[in-house]
Amino acid sequence: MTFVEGPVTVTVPATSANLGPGYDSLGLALDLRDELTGEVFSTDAVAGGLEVTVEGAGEGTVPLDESHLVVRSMRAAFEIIGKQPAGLKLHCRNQIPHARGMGSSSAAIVGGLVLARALVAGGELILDDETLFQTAAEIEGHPDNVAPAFYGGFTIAGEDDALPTGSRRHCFAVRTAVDPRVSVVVFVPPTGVETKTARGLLPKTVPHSDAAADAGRTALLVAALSDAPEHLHRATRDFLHQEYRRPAMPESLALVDELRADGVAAIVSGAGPTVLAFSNGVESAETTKLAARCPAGWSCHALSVDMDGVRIL
Ligand SMILES: Nc1ncnc2c1ncn2[C@@H]1O[C@H](COP(=O)(O)OP(=O)(O)O)[C@@H](O)[C@H]1O
Ligand SMILES: N[C@@H](CCOP(=O)(O)O)C(=O)O
Repeated sequence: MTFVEGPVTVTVPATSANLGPGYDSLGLALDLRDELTGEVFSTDAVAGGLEVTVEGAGEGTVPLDESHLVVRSMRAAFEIIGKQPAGLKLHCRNQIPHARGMGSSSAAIVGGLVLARALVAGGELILDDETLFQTAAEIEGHPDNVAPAFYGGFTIAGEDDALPTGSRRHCFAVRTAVDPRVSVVVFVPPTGVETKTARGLLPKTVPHSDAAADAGRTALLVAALSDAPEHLHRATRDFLHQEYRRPAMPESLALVDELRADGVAAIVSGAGPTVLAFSNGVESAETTKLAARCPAGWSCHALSVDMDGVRIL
């Protein structure tokens, strides 16, 4: 196997998981992207073998060594392909805010895997799309963000039933239709909550009645997003995670409550604390009205659905 010469750049979208009732299952790619540029060297041209630079989100906070999430993901891809480069340079231009529930970690993982694969001549013959998706889900721990980050659009993902002892867990992802009228407004609070912390707030079991109600809304949400957005408010009612997470993000849940009381299909994006409200076009009057409800100190973005997923530039 041989590495390609010169830098390669990939761009990978933000994602919003759960979308209300679709906990650990539904995900939507959003038109806000990180850009990763990598270059490999077969000699000791890079001091210490690794040079990482970051601008934008995570600048000054993420580590710049082997523990950097993009680097870890690139190493995993090189491992599968069969060879680590002697030297690696990585530059990240990040727009996706970290620990806000907009899939920054999945973007880092999917972007890193795809970048490493693109840095190897014929890399996709060894690390095919299916293996890459499984590897991404394995690193992230749940497949609902990595699926839309990789495939784009609206995805339904999950984990197959346990395989015989010794087998690795196996995830699935299906991309499904999303109505072109659908856009979103995200309200991003100034401080984050790590996904790990927000997952730690969930109970081991939930009442059967909640599970049944949630299943109905999830099914309705797939239909609403595909071609019946008039049902989005009813379809985004969650019974499995948002309320349990309220103590870690009370302002976010208060905003969700206010928006929903006014008929807006609002949810906690991913594990929070960003709030996502569905709208009908980034330039629409509805979007302008929603953006005006951004709390002081928060940032607000009107975003369309990204249909491309990760791309090599
Ligand atoms: N582009 C990135 N580069 C390096 N590390 C990242 C990147 N994106 C995310 N991370 C790591 O993942 C953490 C956030 O992941 P997580 O808690 O899952 O939140 P979310 O994915 O919702 O933004 C960050 O604090 C950082 O440690
Ligand atoms: N299903 C996960 C989604 C986490 O998304 P993130 O963008 O917050 O990492 C969960 O709800 O924990």
